[in-house]
Amino acid sequence: MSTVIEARGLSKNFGSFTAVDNVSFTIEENRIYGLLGRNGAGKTTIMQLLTGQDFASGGDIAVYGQSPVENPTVLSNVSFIKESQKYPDNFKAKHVFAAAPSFFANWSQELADQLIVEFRVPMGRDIKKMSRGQVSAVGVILGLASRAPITFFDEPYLGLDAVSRQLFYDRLLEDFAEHPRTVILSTHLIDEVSDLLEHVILIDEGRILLDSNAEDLRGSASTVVGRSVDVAAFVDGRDVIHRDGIGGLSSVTINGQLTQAERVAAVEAGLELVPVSLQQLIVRLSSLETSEGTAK
Ligand SMILES: Nc1ncnc2c1ncn2[C@@H]1O[C@H](COP(=O)(O)OP(=O)(O)OP(=O)(O)O)[C@@H](O)[C@H]1O
Repeated sequence: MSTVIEARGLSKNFGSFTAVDNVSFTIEENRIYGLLGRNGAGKTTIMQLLTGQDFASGGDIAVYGQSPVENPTVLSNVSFIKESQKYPDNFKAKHVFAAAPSFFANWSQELADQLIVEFRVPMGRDIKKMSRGQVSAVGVILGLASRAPITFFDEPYLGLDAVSRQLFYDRLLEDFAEHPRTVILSTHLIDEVSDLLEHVILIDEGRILLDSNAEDLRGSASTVVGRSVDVAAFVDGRDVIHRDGIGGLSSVTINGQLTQAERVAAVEAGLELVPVSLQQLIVRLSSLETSEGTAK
């Protein structure tokens, strides 16, 4: 597997505020990445730096081994779909799709035509007059039909209803299977995309909190529920990421895989082990960081 993006010591300051703080990571070819994190974590800023739309304050970015800034070779391989996409005044959807082939070398008109019908895009309506979900659908279609070797989706589906979001996930997976490419998806709907993601990068306050294969994360944490004294004995010495309790009962989330013997021991101690979803794990890790940060 080859590396398509490498960021080393990447930083971005806005005045005295540090939005991206010395982050390093790599993006491998033909995988689907989730760039996750709370509001203001720095996800959009990182995407803007990787796509050459903004200058870094420090560090290096290599996309196919080159800086993305004002680099037509790099940019012709990248599509960046964002919620806040601006279109020229008086542009209708049909104008956007007529212009798209000249921007994207791998553009699939066939896929675009299919998606325009499936997402019910009103082609003759001014973009300015379209609903928020319809504008999002235009972006999603551009991103999918571009078949760009590296596609960034920055929360692409604000306003899209559940049916359209599912359509997006389904078509993304189908087209990805036939035309593998690198996809970097930023989203808050972690449960919805959980099965789609192959790798997760979790950002918090401009830093990387987690950079891990999604498969390793699934089942990597468990919540232990039972009598407080038994739970306390079981989790002793483990990496505890969350504690809840009421009366004599506790619910404690621990990070790290459990062996079969440990699972048996838990059951024998009258404890229940509840798997932690990717979304719960992300929430736990992000809030853990906040409470530790506050305590400092
Ligand atoms: N041009 C700017 N000037 C000053 N601060 C900025 C600027 N752009 C972004 N920021 C700040 O940098 C931080 C990171 O913003 P960014 O948009 O990257 O977050 P995000 O992770 O994409 O958040 P969200 O999930 O809410 O979209 C935020 O605190 C934001 O207020």
